[in-house]
Amino acid sequence: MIEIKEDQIASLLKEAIEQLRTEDDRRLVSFTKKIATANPLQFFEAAKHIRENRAFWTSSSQMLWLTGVGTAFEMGADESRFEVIEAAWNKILNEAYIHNPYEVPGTGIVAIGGMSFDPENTQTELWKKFRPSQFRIPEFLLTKYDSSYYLTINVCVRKNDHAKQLAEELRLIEQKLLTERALPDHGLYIQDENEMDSDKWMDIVRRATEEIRKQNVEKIVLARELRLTFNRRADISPVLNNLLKTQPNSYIFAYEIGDDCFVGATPERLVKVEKNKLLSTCLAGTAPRGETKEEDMKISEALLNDEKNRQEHDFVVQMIKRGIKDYCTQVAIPDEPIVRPFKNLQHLYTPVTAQLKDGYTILDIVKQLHPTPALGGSPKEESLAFIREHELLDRGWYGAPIGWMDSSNNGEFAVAIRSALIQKNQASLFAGCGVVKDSDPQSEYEETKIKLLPMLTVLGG
Ligand SMILES: C=C(O[C@H]1C=CC=C(C(=O)O)[C@@H]1O)C(=O)O
Repeated sequence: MIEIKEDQIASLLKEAIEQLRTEDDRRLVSFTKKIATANPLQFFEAAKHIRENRAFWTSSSQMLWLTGVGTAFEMGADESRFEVIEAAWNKILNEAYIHNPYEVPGTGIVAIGGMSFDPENTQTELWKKFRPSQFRIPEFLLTKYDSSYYLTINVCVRKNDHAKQLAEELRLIEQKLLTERALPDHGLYIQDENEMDSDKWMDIVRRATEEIRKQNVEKIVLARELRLTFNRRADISPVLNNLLKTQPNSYIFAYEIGDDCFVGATPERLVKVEKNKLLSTCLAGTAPRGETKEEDMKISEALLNDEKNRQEHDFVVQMIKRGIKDYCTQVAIPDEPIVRPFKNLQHLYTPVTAQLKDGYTILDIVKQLHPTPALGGSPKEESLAFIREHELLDRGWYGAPIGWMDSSNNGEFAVAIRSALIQKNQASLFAGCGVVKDSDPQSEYEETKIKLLPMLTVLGG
């Protein structure tokens, strides 16, 4: 393993710059080093006044933490989004200069990003900064994997760049980012709340059950938005800190674009690929937590035996099974779900394991799986058509895949639920629920209320 030394960074940059022919040419140079320690959240906070566009991710097991700062390279797509991103990603990886002596997932060139729930739905002002698909390779990436820390610096060099000067600038920023600092106080309280009239929303649920009874569609997931106004501009790092403290076993994420930041604590993995081993999760079917251990157990047992919830869950299991079968070998799915408790709710849960066949990428699987019936419905096209026509909501990136991928075809995407789009002193929170033929609109409304809680609580609610 060859560690990179400070003076070698300038030579590496120089070598890359000298290869460029025209002033329009650019090339990504990436070097990774192991560092003693760094706090991912403090790194995120330190970046606030240095670079725009921060990103934060921790897996539900907290095995991997990523903090991305700035943008070395951006990939975006409005149409054919999987194909366009895959082509741009391959081009970057083919041309880049990479110095990464570690074979650790989430180090080196890592693209962090996400996409909108439904590119065919009309995009409103609310989500105007978030493209149908967008990924960034951060300029500075802190990776915590298990108990080791790595810093990757990615620079997009141009012909007229001065290698020594660039290396010195990077060194100074690195120093600032790694300086320990206290997180700011939260200090948020809610001044105003706005949401669609509950009766109107329950009417949409009723219409969905009618549509299902007509047998055109089996399950439709309907969501709603809660708009909050705060006493002050919301700082993102204390929100993340509170989510880390209050939402164990969840993916905590943030993706910032200018003044907007999409933040969440989702329990739902879409897919993880590590060294070709694939993991996916079916999570659908919901019940509240009990006040006592006994009550909790009782509710959990009832959930496991509830026909409506089992049906909602099974749509997801069957779809994931179909979605991955041509891309994987050794697919293993238990026959029965288990109940997985989270802070505010419990869900039916079925894990899926498989081996990804050579030649396929994590994006191929995301394309196959999104949206699963946990967020869209079943059948897919019919449920999406209903959502587009009746939901009256721009879901934006809510309910869609969010995650990362590295140059060794490792990566992980979660489904961005239990989330909020924070915009200075305002935020939109989203929550949805699976509607099947016997769904009761009032109970579905209550369920979305509980699903809003994780974000509401950390935002001063
Ligand atoms: C759509 C959401 O949850 C999904 C994930 C788990 C359980 C669900 C349910 O039981 O309805 C939903 O399908 C949400 O939290 O906004």
